[in-house]
Amino acid sequence: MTTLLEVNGVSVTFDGFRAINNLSIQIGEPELRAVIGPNGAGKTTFMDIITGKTKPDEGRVLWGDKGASLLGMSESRIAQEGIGRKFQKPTVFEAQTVAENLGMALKQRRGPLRVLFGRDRGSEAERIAAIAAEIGLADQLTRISGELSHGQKQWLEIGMLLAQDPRLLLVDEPAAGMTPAEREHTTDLLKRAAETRAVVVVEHDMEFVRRLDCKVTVLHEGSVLAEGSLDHVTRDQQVIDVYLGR
Ligand SMILES: Nc1ncnc2c1ncn2[C@@H]1O[C@H](COP(=O)(O)OP(=O)(O)OP(=O)(O)O)[C@@H](O)[C@H]1O
Repeated sequence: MTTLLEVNGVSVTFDGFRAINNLSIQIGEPELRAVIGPNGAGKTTFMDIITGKTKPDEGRVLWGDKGASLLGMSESRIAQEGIGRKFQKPTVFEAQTVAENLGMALKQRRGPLRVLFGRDRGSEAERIAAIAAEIGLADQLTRISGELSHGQKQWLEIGMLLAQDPRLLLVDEPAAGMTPAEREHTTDLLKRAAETRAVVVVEHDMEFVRRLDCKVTVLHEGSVLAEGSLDHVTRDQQVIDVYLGR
């Protein structure tokens, strides 16, 4: 596993309040990583820094094989670099079918070189079918997306992001509002997606995090409080004090 993203000594201050405080995190490629922590720990701001929405006051954010700085890049340039983000609320085009949503996402995929050299050969219909199978919606291609269940909409949106072939996928609270069966499917989907790319999941649901079975980073007051396996971090007394034992 090589390092794909290196956040180093980053701080962000909002109106004098230090929301991110000398934060350092490395994400590998491929890797599945869970980020947990109490409300206000800085999880959303951490993702905002990576996507370029929030620019830090200090520190470095290095990306890719050459360690390019993300800090000088616009949000759209960062997306072009292959960083996709899934917000908590699904934002699929409700009036379009599942296939049409995936087709639109495929048209937005990154750079021509990827097509020439790469992973996404095959006709558009084949690609749509492959992604639909991957997200468990192969039998729903002609459904109007607005009719899907909440969980299915979330999977469709993850599929739309996968269609753009990200190297890093940021996912915000995917389990929220899902049934237990939907959660299980979502864990499988994210684990599979992380076999070939980096996937960072922010999640409060500890059972869901346990099923992801990956390295966990615990944030608190804008810094890393603990990092390692879920068993390791849940045994950490500081983590128990500020997060688990509340
Ligand atoms: N634009 C902003 N202006 C002022 N303060 C902000 C802004 N964005 C975030 N903060 C503050 O920064 C801190 C970190 O917020 P952030 O949303 O990143 O935490 P979080 O870990 O995502 O929390 P939650 O689990 O509740 O979503 C909080 O104290 C929040 O109030």
